[in-house]
Amino acid sequence: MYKHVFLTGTPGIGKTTLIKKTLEALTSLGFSFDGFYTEEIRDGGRRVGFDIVTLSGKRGILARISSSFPSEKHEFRVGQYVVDINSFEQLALPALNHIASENHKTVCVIDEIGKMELFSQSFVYVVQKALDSAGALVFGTIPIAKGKPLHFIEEIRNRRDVKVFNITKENRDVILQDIVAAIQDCNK
Ligand SMILES: Nc1ncnc2c1ncn2[C@@H]1O[C@H](COP(=O)(O)OP(=O)(O)OP(=O)(O)O)[C@@H](O)[C@H]1O
Repeated sequence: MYKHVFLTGTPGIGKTTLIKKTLEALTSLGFSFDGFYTEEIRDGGRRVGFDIVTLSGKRGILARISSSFPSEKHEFRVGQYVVDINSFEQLALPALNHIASENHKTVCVIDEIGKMELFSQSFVYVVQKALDSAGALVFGTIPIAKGKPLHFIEEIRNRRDVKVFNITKENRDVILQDIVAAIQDCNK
C-alpha cells in the first residue's frame, strides 16, 4: 500500500493549483499541514525568479535571474537562474521538520522537488528521511524530466509506497476528488 502522493506534469500544467485545492478539501476533513510551495516571481510581465513560501506564511528567495546576483554567487545555476541555497534551506528545512511525526493527519507538502531544490544536500536528506519514516505522509510535486532524468526524482517515481498522478490538460479539472481520496487512503 502506498503512503505518499505526488503530482507530476509539464511546467505550468496546474500542479500547484491542484495542491492548493486538495489542501482546502483536506482541511475540512481534519488534516493539518506543513511544508512549502515555490512561486514564480514576475516583474513587469517578465519572470525574474522563484520564491519559496511556507504553509505557515513565510517567504524567501529560491532563485533569481543571474543579473540580480553578484558574480561570485553563481555557484548553483539552472538556465538563467541562480539558486540561493541558504535562503531556500532556511525556510524549507524547518518547514519539513515534523517528518518523524506519527500523526498521519499531518501532511508534509513539498512543491516541488526539482532541479533547483536538489542542489541542497540537506533538503535531499530530509526528503529521503520523510519518505522512509513510518509516520510521514508526503504530498509533493515532481517535474517531468526535460532531457536527462534526475536520479533522485526517478527514485521517488519508482518507489512502491508512492502514488503518482500525472496531471494533464484533459484531467486537471476532474482529478481533485481522486487525489483527496488517495491521501485519505494513505497508510490505511
Ligand atoms: N484547471 C485549470 N484551468 C485553467 N487554468 C489553470 C488550471 N490550473 C492552473 N491553471 C493556471 O495555469 C497557471 C499555472 O498553474 P500552476 O502554477 O498550478 O502550475 P504548475 O504545474 O504548478 O506550474 P510549475 O510547473 O511552473 O510549478 C496558473 O496561471 C493557473 O492559474
